[in-house]
Amino acid sequence: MNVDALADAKQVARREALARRKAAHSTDRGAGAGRLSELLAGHRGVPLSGYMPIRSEIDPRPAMAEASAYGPVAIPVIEGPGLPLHFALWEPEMPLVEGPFGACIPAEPQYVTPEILIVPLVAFTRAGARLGYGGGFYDRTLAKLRGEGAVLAIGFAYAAQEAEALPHDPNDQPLDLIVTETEVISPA
Ligand SMILES: Nc1nc2c(c(=O)[nH]1)N(C=O)[C@@H](CNc1ccc(C(=O)N[C@@H](CCC(=O)O)C(=O)O)cc1)CN2
Ligand SMILES: Nc1ncnc2c1ncn2[C@@H]1O[C@H](COP(=O)(O)OP(=O)(O)OP(=O)(O)O)[C@@H](O)[C@H]1O
Repeated sequence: MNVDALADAKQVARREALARRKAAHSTDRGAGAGRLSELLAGHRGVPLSGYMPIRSEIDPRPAMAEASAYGPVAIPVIEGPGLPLHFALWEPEMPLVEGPFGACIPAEPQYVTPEILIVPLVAFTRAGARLGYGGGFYDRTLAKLRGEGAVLAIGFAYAAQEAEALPHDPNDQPLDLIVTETEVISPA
């Protein structure tokens, strides 16, 4: 597939998955964060990044709050287009300001390097493929962190965001695990 056709295929997959995510969000009872907490309990004290949910993203904050009692928890900060994300320490109830694209960031960021990343997404496959909003931010960030040491990338999503297959390119970074409100998926 050429570059334009690939970008178009990603846009179509995004649009379809976002419609399913919105429907799942409207009936969400919070079961996903409980499952995420159980998984994270096996990694206590390891520096972790979560995210501040935007739009209809599944909310990881209850699991982040629990993890913050045992070790550092951070949230992503965009440094600029084409750059990897940085991660700033987060605690429940801390003062936040609105960052680029509407995701909140700490008012006074203190940067850390996470070893476990809870990764927001638009669509995923059981094989560990991920589609985001199209900025390439997590792809660049995971490529950099994986070049520096061991990282665990945990996709967090509604089960309805699963796709049979997704258009992919060489820059796409795979997920090591996927947690949904119904299961934990370990890509083969
Ligand atoms: N909660 C949350 N925080 C996050 C992310 C995320 O996906 N979720 N990010 C993960 O990277 C970064 C924000 N990245 C984003 C990049 C693009 C768009 C966005 O809205 N893009 C446009 C169109 C993009 C395109 O050209 O296709 C859009 O969707 O309308 C949103 C967030 C950092 N923080
Ligand atoms: N490691 C990288 N180096 C350079 N460019 C990259 C890298 N990773 C991704 N890109 C570029 O970023 C752009 C967006 O990528 P893609 O559509 O896969 O983003 P996404 O995974 O949906 O978004 P995000 O990771 O921000 O949630 C593409 O043009 C892609 O080639």
